[in-house]
Amino acid sequence: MGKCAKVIVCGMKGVGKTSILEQVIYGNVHSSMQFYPTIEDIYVANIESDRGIKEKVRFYDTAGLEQSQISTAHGTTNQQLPRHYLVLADGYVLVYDTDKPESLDVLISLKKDIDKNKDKKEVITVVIGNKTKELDASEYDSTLNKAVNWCSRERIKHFCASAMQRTTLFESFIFLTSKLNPPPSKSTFPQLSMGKKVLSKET
Ligand SMILES: Nc1nc2c(ncn2[C@@H]2O[C@H](COP(=O)(O)OP(=O)(O)OP(=O)(O)O)[C@@H](O)[C@H]2O)c(=O)[nH]1
Repeated sequence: MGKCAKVIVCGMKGVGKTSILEQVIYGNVHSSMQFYPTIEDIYVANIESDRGIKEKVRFYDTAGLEQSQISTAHGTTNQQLPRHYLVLADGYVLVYDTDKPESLDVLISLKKDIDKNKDKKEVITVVIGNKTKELDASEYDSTLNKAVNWCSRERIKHFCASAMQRTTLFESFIFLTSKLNPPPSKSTFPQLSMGKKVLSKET
């Protein structure tokens, strides 16, 4: 059986996590649809990587986080995912709403918590800014700019998409799938020869 990478989809409440997953996997979401708040759902998708190989990915759609301000000793905010996700995650899709600056703040503290707890395991993270409203560039610019700058400092890839437009989601999910399934590295051992070795007899 092939490897199935596990990806946690998380972010603030109501930013469009379920809509994004339903849209990218089934393509059945439109703006008049209402989703109930998620407790937890699991989706298994076959996604073609940029090498043209279909890879299986298991997505965990998580309950949206409240925008809570928990003060720590260092005066920072602290967003916490249920701990079992941190153990099983091979990757994360962090979602914010470009129209809600506070949803980006939630991601910033969430990422700190993920980094603190990921141990030495390498995880692949992407950020999706969900454009829930068609705004003037200037209206969502500051949140979007802040997100892009934060992502470049954190060395994570930022994508701007809309849960209502399926094709805008493909790039992020193909990128994630490709990173989760890198090409096998070349062996450092010398190639084993299949030919017969002819030993010359010592005379
Ligand atoms: N117009 C528009 N509405 C959206 C978009 N994305 C999500 N919505 C709506 O926003 C509401 C919440 O979306 P969900 O996908 O349930 O958000 P969620 O992050 O999974 O929510 P929780 O599970 O409560 O955390 C739904 O009514 C969606 O139809 C979008 O890009 N455009």
